[in-house]
Amino acid sequence: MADAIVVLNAGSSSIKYSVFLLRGADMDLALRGQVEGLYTKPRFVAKDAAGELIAEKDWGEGVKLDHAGALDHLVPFVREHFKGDRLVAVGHRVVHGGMQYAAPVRIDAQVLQALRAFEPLAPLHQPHNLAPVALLLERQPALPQVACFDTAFHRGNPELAQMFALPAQYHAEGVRRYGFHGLSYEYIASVLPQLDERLARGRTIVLHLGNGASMCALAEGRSMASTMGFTAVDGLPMGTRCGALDPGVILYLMDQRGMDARAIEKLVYSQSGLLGVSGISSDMRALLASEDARARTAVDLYVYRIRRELGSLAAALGGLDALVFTGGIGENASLVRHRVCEDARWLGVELDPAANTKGGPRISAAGSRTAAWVVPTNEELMIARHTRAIIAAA
Ligand SMILES: Nc1ncnc2c1ncn2[C@@H]1O[C@H](COP(=O)(O)OP(=O)(O)O)[C@@H](O)[C@H]1O
Ligand SMILES: CC(=O)OP(=O)(O)O
Ligand SMILES: [Mg+2]
Repeated sequence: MADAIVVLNAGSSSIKYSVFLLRGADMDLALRGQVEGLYTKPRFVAKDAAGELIAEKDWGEGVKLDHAGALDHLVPFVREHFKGDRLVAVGHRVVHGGMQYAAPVRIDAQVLQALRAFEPLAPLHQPHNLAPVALLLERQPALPQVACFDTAFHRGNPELAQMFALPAQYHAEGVRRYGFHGLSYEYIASVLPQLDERLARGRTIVLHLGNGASMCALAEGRSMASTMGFTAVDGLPMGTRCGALDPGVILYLMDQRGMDARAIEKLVYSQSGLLGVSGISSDMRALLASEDARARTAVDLYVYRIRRELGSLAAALGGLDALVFTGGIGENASLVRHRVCEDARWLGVELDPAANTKGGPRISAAGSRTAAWVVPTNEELMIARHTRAIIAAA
C-alpha cells in the first residue's frame, strides 16, 4: 500500500489527470490520461505506468461533452483503479493566481473564495479548475488539496515585461501582464539540462501550442516574457480565442454594434481564433486535413502570428539559442513546426525535415546556429511535485 497523489489539469479543451504513488523520495506514475476534444469530438484515454492503453472511449463528432461531463466519466474510472493505495492529496492546476498567489498553496475555504474572484479573468479555465476543488472540499474537507498556478512561473518577469502603458494606479491594483502555461514552461525548464546544457543555460523560446497557445522567453531557465497578458485571451490566435486585439476593436463593438461585455467575451474567447477565421473547426487536426481555403487562411494566420511573436521574444532576450515546441499542436503537428522553423531561418534555425517528421526530439540540423527541439510537456508531474512539497512542509 502506497500513498498516492491525484492530479487534475483542466485545460480549455481537455481534462488531463494523473495518479502518482509516493515511494520514498521517488514519485512513480501509476495512471494517466485525459478526456480531450471537449465541445468538439470528445475522446477518453487512460494509460498505465508503462504507457500502455488500458481504456478508451469515443463520443463521436458533434457530441458537446463539457468539463462537468468529462469529470463524471473520469472520477469513477480513477476511483475504480485505486487498488488499496491511500489518497494523501489532490493537486490542481489553477490558471489564474493574480497578484496574491505567486507560489503553490494549500486550499481552504478562504483560498477557494479568493481564487473564485479570478473566474472572470479566465472564463474558459478557472471555473473548471475550481469546480472539483469545491466538491472535494465539501465531501472530504480533511483531504489536502493544493492549487498550482499557471501565472506563478512568470511572476519574476522584469517589471517592464509585466507593465501595460496605462496610468500607474491600474498596475498597482493588479492590471498587469501575468502570463500563463507556467506549469508547462516550468516543467520544460526543468528537463532542459538533461537534453542539452546550452539549451538550459541559454536564451530559449518555448512554444506551448495547444488549444490555448502561448510562447515564453527563457533565460537560463527563468521566464523573462511571454505572449499572454492579464488574461489567457492575449497573444497568439488559439483554437477559439482571438489573441492580441487592438482595444479600439472592443470600443467599436460596444459603440457601433451595441455589444455588451458578455457578448464580447463570447466573441473573443469562444468564437474567434482558428474556429472564427476558418468557420470550420477549432481543432488543428481538422484544419490540416481540410482542403478548404478558409482552413488554409486560419493556419496561415496562426503561423504568421507565431513568426511575429518569435521576433518580439527574441528581441526581449537579445538573441536566441533554441526553440522548443510543446503542447498538443507543438508535439504533434509536424507541418506547423516545419513552417515555424522555416520562418525562423533568419534567427539561425536550420530544420532537419526528416527529424521533424519523426517528431524529434531534436529537429534542427547538425550545425544549426539555433537549435530546435520537440519536448512533450508534463504539467501533471509539475503539479505533483509542488503538491508533494506543500504537504511535506505542512
Ligand atoms: N496529431 C495532431 N496534429 C495536429 N494537431 C493536434 C494533434 N493532436 C492534437 N492536436 C491539437 O492539440 C490541441 C489540444 O492541445 P492540448 O495541449 O491537449 O489542449 P489543451 O489546451 O486543452 O490543454 C487540439 O485542439 C488539436 O488541435
Ligand atoms: C492557459 C491556457 O490557455 O490553457 P490551455 O491551453 O490548457 O487551455
Ligand atoms: Mg493545456
